[in-house]
Amino acid sequence: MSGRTTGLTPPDEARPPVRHPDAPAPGELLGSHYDQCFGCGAGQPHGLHLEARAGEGVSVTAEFTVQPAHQGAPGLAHGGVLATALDETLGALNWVLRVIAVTGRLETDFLSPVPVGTVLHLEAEVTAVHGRKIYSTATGRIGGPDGPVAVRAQALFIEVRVEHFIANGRPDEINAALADPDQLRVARAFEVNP
Ligand SMILES: CCCCCCCCCCCCCCCC(=O)SCCNC(=O)CCNC(=O)[C@H](O)C(C)(C)COP(=O)(O)OP(=O)(O)OC[C@H]1O[C@@H](n2cnc3c(N)ncnc32)[C@H](O)[C@@H]1OP(=O)(O)O
Repeated sequence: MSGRTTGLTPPDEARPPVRHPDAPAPGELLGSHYDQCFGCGAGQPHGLHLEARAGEGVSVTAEFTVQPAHQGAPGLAHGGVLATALDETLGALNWVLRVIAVTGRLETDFLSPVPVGTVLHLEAEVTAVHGRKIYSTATGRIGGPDGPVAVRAQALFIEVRVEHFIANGRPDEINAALADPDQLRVARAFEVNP
């Protein structure tokens, strides 16, 4: 690792993000990057089941409904769950850039409580790219897509290769993923050659 900084401000040499020419069209449902993902996996019974769509430029939108299982205080969403929803939405930007990137740093502001049953309307966009570093922001609104911002985040994602998962993931799940044609299709959508 060279000269790590905890800053979320892009350096002067950073460039604007570029939407990949083969990115899904604005409005298109992105689907899940992994069926068992806690954020977006349809096969994950304990998960958030967040659904994201491509936006204009290098952006995405998503919706997540707070369930009783997501409580921290009585009737209110747990802050960690809301941070997960922001993280997952930011991760969905991978589809628009067509890279695989993981969260390096995530800074979250909680502006107002989010009751159970609320639909959280999320938006995320990449603001700058510098080498493997992807700078991004996200908001979560309540009461509708134009409602007040309840949570927001700034993030730094770091581009990785598929070897990152193969080297670090538990072998059972990695081998199952490598044997799954749907999972390989997703990896190809990120322009990865596993
Ligand atoms: C077979 C299966 C197929 C599967 C195909 C599909 C999979 C599709 C998965 C998508 C998933 C998304 C899901 C949601 C988002 C998560 O939840 S991702 C999960 C949570 N995140 C993690 O687990 C990441 C854990 N951390 C790491 O593995 C390593 O620290 C990283 C992030 C890969 C970086 O390590 P590294 O590659 O050795 O890079 P390193 O040289 O340390 O850093 C590179 C640069 O970033 C900077 N940097 C790194 N970390 C930080 C930091 N925390 N703060 C500030 N700067 C930092 C460094 O300073 C350096 O800057 P420069 O010197 O280049 O200016």
